[in-house]
Amino acid sequence: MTSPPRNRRVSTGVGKGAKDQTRLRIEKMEAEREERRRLMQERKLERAAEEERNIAAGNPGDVDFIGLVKKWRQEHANDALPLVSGQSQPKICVSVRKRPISDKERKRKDHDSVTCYHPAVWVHNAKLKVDGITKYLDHSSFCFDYAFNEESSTEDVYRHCTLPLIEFTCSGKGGRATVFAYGQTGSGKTYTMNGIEAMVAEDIFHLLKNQNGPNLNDTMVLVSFFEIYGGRIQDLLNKRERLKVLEDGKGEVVVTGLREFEAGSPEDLLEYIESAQKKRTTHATEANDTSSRSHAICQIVLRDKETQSLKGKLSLVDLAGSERGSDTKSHNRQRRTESSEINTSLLALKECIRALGGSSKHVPYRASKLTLILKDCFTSSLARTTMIATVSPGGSSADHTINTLRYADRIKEKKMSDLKKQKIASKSNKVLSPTRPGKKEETMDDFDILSHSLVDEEDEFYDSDGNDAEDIAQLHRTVQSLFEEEESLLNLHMSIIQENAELLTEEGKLLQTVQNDAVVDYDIDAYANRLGSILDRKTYLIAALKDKLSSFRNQLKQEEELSKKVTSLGY
Ligand SMILES: Nc1ncnc2c1ncn2[C@@H]1O[C@H](COP(=O)(O)OP(=O)(O)OP(=O)(O)O)[C@@H](O)[C@H]1O
Repeated sequence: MTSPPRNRRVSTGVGKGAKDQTRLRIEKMEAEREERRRLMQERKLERAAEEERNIAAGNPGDVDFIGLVKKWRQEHANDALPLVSGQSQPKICVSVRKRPISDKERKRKDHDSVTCYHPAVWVHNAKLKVDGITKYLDHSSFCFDYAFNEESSTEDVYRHCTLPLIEFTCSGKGGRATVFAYGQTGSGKTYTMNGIEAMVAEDIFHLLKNQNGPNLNDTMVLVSFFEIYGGRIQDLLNKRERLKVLEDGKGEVVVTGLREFEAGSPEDLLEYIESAQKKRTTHATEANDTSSRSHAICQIVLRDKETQSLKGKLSLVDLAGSERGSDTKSHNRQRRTESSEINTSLLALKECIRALGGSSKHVPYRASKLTLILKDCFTSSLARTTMIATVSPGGSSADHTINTLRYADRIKEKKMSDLKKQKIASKSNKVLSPTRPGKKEETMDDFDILSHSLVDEEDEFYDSDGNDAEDIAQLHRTVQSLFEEEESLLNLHMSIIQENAELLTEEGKLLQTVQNDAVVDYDIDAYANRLGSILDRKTYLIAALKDKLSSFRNQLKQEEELSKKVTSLGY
């Protein structure tokens, strides 16, 4: 047997098979790649077609997020409960109204990220996974007395949340009812409140005409309208006259100088309201071209025609936008202090309403002018409150929307019934009442509200940690005292100008006593003494004004430094 030459390659069956298999594998991979390409192309075309459909339907936002929200809504469509009217009105009613997506949001390609399935409100926050490509939604939900979606009318909101308060006010028992509209700027507070005011005007007169209790023969309808802007109270029905709020020895709070007008008909009442609204202080913010930066308070008081005694009082409060100072287009001091004042009063308001509900014993109504003025609405045993929190649907507002819902949620801490909770939680991937990142999860049941200082509240409001919150709280305190100092500086300046004018007149007369042609004999000592005392008084007045000015400047400096510090923290 001869052995094969060493360099001759022997073809074995195994080698040929491996080559075939490799070729097959390559062919399979190519086919798979081809299929993937085809599917990707198909998906791309589908996506483009879906985007076109979305645009045609007025939703030009991110097609993937829109799709995820749509899918979520289909899966949860049965969660919504019908709105039932005629329910017994709770002492505090907290509801949420979502407005339709606006043209401005459409132009920005913002997508609808809020779902109101009464009584729950869901925010679907658009997120990217760590790979930076995969999109997903972070769902948060809250439960309220009522959740109104973009299709709900202002009349729906009014019928469920305000009409019971009008009936309560008109019952003649001296009830105090307050309706607040709260929310991010541009979310629909004024839109909702304007509509409500028109219906209130109609219904008050309708009730007083037709009911058995107090009626138009024995009851006067009086209206006043003022705003609180940057710590100042201004009468919108009396040439923006500056007003003062005082608490007398008996604890009665009076807005001195506020004009009240008697309205004889719904049209009359609305005319007063509309003329006041035109005079509100507004500024442009990123979110709204004419953002209301003041709290507007319309008070309708029913009084006995003979005794003038109070039969009922309704306050309709359109709160200033709750967005942070950083959202304002301008960062000057006035805008900054404005925002700070707004935030302080909103924090105090939340605590005061909670106290009304019995969940908090601390009623910090003196913490802001807004809450001081509304003191009887929080402390009277005959008080009812409705809070309408308005939210924007846009995904870019999701964080603000969560803040608004969290604020409204904390007012009442309403819990979903176990049934509803189960129904929603079983289909969701998020806990109710979300907690802040980095904070231990709080269960509202054991949350000790009494330990909550305003600083804790500010901490939550700003979603920040303790030290930052202390800085923010310090800034708010400085801004508050800045308002007081400003008021007091202006008052002093005014009174000094007046006294100087009187002194000037006296000086003129004094000079005449020695200079007049008719005077031949005069007492130069008396002249010199009197002139001396006038000059002393003038020196004293100038020194007092300079002192006041220097203290005010120090406050301005302090505010500026604190504001820089807080801004550097990213607020
Ligand atoms: N439910 C709604 N339906 C239709 N349009 C709405 C609705 N709510 C608000 N809008 C519109 O959205 C815009 C902003 O609303 P609005 O001025 O009421 O906001 P706001 O919360 O009062 O803002 P700000 O605090 O800045 O005053 C307005 O053009 C208003 O007409």
